[in-house]
Amino acid sequence: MALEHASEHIQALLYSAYSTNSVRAMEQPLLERDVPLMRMAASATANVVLHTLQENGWDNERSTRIVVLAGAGDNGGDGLYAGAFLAARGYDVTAIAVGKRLHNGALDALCEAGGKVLVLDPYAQIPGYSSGFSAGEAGERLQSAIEYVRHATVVLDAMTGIGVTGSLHGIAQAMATALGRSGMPDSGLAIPDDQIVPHTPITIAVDMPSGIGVNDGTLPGPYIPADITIMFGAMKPCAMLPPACYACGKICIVDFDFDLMEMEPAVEMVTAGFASEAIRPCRVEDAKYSRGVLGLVTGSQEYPGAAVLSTCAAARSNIGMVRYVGPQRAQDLILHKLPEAVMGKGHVQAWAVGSGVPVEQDDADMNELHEDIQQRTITALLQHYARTGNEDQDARAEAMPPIVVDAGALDLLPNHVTAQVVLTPHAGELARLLTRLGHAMSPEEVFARPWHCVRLAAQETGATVLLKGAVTLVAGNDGGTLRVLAAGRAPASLATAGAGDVLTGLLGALLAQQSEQVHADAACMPEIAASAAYMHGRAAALASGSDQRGWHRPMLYHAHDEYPVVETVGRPIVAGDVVEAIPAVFEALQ
Ligand SMILES: NC(=O)C1=CN([C@@H]2O[C@H](COP(=O)(O)OP(=O)(O)OC[C@H]3O[C@@H](n4cnc5c(N)ncnc54)[C@H](O)[C@@H]3O)[C@@H](O)[C@H]2O)[C@@H](O)CC1
Ligand SMILES: Nc1ncnc2c1ncn2[C@@H]1O[C@H](COP(=O)(O)OP(=O)(O)O)[C@@H](O)[C@H]1O
Repeated sequence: MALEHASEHIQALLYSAYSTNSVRAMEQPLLERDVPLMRMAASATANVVLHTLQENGWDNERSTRIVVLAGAGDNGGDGLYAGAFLAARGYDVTAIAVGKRLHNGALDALCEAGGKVLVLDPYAQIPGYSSGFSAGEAGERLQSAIEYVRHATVVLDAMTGIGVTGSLHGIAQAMATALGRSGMPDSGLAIPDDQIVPHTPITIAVDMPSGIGVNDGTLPGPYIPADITIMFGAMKPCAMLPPACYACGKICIVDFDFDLMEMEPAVEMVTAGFASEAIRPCRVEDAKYSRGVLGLVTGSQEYPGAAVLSTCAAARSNIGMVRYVGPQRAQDLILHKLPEAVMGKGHVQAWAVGSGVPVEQDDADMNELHEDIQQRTITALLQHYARTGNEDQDARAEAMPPIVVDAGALDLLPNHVTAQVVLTPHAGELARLLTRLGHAMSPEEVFARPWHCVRLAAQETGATVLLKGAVTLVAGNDGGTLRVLAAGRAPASLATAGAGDVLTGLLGALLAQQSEQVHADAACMPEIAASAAYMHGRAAALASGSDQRGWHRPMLYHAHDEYPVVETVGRPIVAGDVVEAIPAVFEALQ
């Protein structure tokens, strides 16, 4: 039992992220017992710095310049104590005070160990350091501090911690503007680790990089991207949510033995074990109908390839049969590739609609498109999922089979639907959907605030919403609360035409094989959707032979653990290669 608990605790450390309120609640009992959390954080930070220096062969203490960007809060205290530890080992350590105060005990420790302090704020009240200097001198101090940091070996970013909301201001903002980035991130080249050119300074963030949105994963203003982020006690949502997760670099978790099992995570990253739950194992007495039948209304005259990709992906995803409804040209192409497919309507356990179906046009073509038989079929089907407030109608809607709604079908979705519906937009399609629902949004805004947008769409429509990306986010109802799951298993080479159509088929097939579970409790929809995204990403990794992923698990400090290594980014792929790799993923997960 104890072992099981320990392994669940480690799983939660590595794959769950907790809001700052939850972290504070978990911290409280330890603080009440006088557990020296700050000392523990500082000692871990110093050891990570030492390890990084050793790894890079920078073992000359005197010529190694370590800078601590120290804020006024506890986070600054962690950084200063870590600086004290390193100064005592003979390193050249300078703390740059960006606020009006410094943690007193930590400042004393740093000074006693031989560390230096540079104060930037003329209104600072830091014992032993004069302030009240002129605005001109403040500007000069800031400039020389920025130059000093640029020539450092290691920068410990301890300016702000989890208490900060919104964008940085004052001197911290000026530092981040000069040393970091603003706006959208550069997630870095998807290349093997041994091709990454070493650089200085190496930036190590204490608990979180300054300037990023800790709970919502946004980049609200200037921020300092980290090469390594040391997170204490638990991962925060910014470690998993794009775009902020790209600013965290490699993540190292320091276990404080928080009671993680008692707390609801804010975001959960899908693992192999989690995804395997979505697979229905074959039973001895199975018939093709009991294994699940998926109906697809995908493809069009314009995009018949999407019909082929979605249908072939579904057929390889552990179900008994696929039924296809669509234009003759698409039928011919499907049968050529997949003679097992059955054409025309019939009984199904789940539906997948919309991939390769053109979107509604705002111009004169609209009438013509309304005539499109695919769109009419999808519109009629989706009406059965509408929530109207009428009890009988809603009960009938809840009895419908689960359905995946992708691409062109998103435009045909009723505003309020039942929980059996899962939407699979990319950022462009989600922006379009939210705009139609009265929340005007551009694709760029969705990229900048994916966590907000995916939750908003789930709240507004009542559906589970899967927002595709390097880290795919899923939001859906879980017994009255909104649950957010993430899947970051895909290599960037999955960003190729038709990959989304493959996901539609794979997800539809998982829903068909789990339709009984969905009928018993539709709260499993987000789990199945996120599992599909994981399996889709893993199939792409297999097809391309790539170790690269949208998200890599953190390293556990002091557990003889190491950061995951990207040895190869593999071969380029087409969406059809992902289809071929799907059965091997089922084999690996079962
Ligand atoms: N072989 C085929 O038959 C293929 C069919 N496809 C189908 O083609 C239709 C149209 O596809 P698209 O939506 O890519 O059409 P577009 O490429 O026309 O994109 C529509 C809008 O969304 C934006 N957008 C596209 N991809 C985005 C992303 N990943 N993130 C943010 N914004 C994005 C674009 O800038 C554009 O404004 C869909 O029905 C799709 O299923 C595609 O999957 C490609 C392959
Ligand atoms: N940078 C990336 N890294 C990993 N996967 C990605 C990346 N960008 C996109 N993807 C994945 O590629 C797929 C693209 O789907 P979509 O945008 O619908 O394309 P299409 O419409 O051409 O099929 C999604 O599953 C998405 O999660």
